[in-house]
Amino acid sequence: MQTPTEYKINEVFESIQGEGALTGVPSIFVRLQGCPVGCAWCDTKHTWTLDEQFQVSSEQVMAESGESENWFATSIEQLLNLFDRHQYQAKNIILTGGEPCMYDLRPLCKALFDKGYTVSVETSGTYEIKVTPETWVTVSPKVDMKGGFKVREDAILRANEIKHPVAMEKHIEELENLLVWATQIPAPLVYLQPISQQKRATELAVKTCIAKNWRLSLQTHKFIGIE
Ligand SMILES: C[S@@+](CC[C@H](N)C(=O)[O-])C[C@H]1O[C@@H](n2cnc3c(N)ncnc32)[C@H](O)[C@@H]1O
Ligand SMILES: Nc1nc2[nH]cc(C(=O)O)c2c(=O)[nH]1
Ligand code: SF4
Ligand SMILES: [Mg+2]
Repeated sequence: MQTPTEYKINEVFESIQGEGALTGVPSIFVRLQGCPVGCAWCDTKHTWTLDEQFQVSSEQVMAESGESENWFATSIEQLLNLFDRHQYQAKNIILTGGEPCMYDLRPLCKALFDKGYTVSVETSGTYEIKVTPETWVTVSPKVDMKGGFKVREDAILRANEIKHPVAMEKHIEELENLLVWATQIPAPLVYLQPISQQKRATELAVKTCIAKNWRLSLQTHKFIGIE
């Protein structure tokens, strides 16, 4: 018998999309465990490890508050049951991480669409993006990472939106170089997101968005203190 698809999950919670084009959309967040990319400023470093010593039950993960390296393994059916048990109301699912595209997300996206959800994925674009065609794809491109990780050309071409965290001029130059590839029609939306709400990063993002007619993405959930 074929093993059913299994996903490793750091947390599941219901909130409001705080970033990018879908800001404001009530969503169920599914944060997949594992990321080897290593961004110095990553705000979810607790999701990086896939060490089995941190594997616990879904009940334990759901009972935790705050950031934890603990994760649980789940089938799609168990995940849908968990949504029901928690009586989630949101109609949009955000698959994030960690790096969700370390996983083949197609069976999960399909099951979610069949249940009537819309689906978004947040990815660094460093892995092949295995999602269904209806899925909204946000690529937050990572360039020249230690360990050789970098955004793939096919990820830029699949992106519905590109959301680039910025703090320095070099981040703007990186993005300009990447957008040379972005020949798809319609072109992806382009957002700058200040790193860690820093004042200087925000000023740089505002100035550059105006000059280049790009959009500003603030991590609005952090400003209002929600998850
Ligand atoms: C935590 S990542 C998870 C998904 C995927 N690994 C990625 O990088 O897109 C979700 C989003 O948060 C952004 N992000 C992470 N840390 C940030 C920070 N300190 N300030 C601003 N954005 C950040 C990422 O670039 C990405 O757009
Ligand atoms: N409210 C809220 N919106 C988000 N958009 C992307 C997030 C992420 O961590 O991927 C995130 C998150 O963690 N919380
Ligand atoms: S790719 Fe995403 S999860 Fe991984 S380190 Fe970078 S921001 Fe964090
Ligand atoms: Mg976040």
